[in-house]
Amino acid sequence: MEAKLFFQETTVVVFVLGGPGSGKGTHCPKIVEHFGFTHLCAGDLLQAEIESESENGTMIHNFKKEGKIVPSEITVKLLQQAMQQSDNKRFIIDGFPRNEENRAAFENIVGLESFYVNSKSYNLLLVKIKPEFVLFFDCPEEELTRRILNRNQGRVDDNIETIGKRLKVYFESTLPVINYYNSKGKVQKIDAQRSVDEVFEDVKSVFAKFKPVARVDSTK
Ligand SMILES: Nc1ncnc2c1ncn2[C@@H]1O[C@H](COP(=O)(O)OP(=O)(O)OP(=O)(O)O)[C@@H](O)[C@H]1O
Ligand SMILES: Nc1ccn([C@@H]2O[C@H](COP(=O)(O)O)[C@@H](O)[C@H]2O)c(=O)n1
Repeated sequence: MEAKLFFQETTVVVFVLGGPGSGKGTHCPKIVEHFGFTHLCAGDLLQAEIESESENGTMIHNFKKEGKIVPSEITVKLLQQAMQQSDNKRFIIDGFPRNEENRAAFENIVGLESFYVNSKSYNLLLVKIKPEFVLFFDCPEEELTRRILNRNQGRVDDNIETIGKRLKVYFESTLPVINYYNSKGKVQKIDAQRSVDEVFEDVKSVFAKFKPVARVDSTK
């Protein structure tokens, strides 16, 4: 019976892309709250590797300081582990895929997932995961720079020198990925230059097909 339920549930992945400072990290927690997705932020997973002083930590730190994209095998492995550890089947993957290599590496994953029947664990070979759609926060360069310089969270890459490098990587490597998904009709573009509330109204419309999560009214 449990196995039957498992087969009925399919993994939904939404990629969240946009320039550095476009509002991905601001809006993902709101999507989690309203639509019950699990938020996986590639940048945060990489930062956790730095902080846990894992074998790749120093290398990742150096890539981040230079605004460069970390080799895909590392990032995809972290995402895959996080997905496998989650009970949820709905994921928003924030800040990924940042380049063609990221995209190809993720789309080549053949998910080996576990399920349980009578407390016994079985592995099931899944088909390759394709994103449901790509949520794209579109924001002009001057606004991105202004927001990052005001962010003030002590990030090693939030300085004028690294911002220039990150923007270059964004325009040269990430926009082509967005264009690729656009050519497949998978991009939901949001004008991210407006206020957070206005932007989130549009985000909500894009996610409307996913049943909203019941929310407790704390004022009652
Ligand atoms: N619509 C908005 N209007 C004004 N400020 C915003 C808006 N959205 C986000 N911000 C602010 O801009 C800064 C960057 O936002 P956020 O961290 O969400 O961007 P991001 O896309 O996740 O960036 P990164 O890719 O660098 O992690 C934050 O300080 C955030 O509060
Ligand atoms: N797919 C990714 C995502 C991020 N990085 C590295 O982390 C830095 C910060 O990412 P944010 O999403 O928080 O802006 C980014 O500049 C890269 O160095 C990555 O390599 N691959």
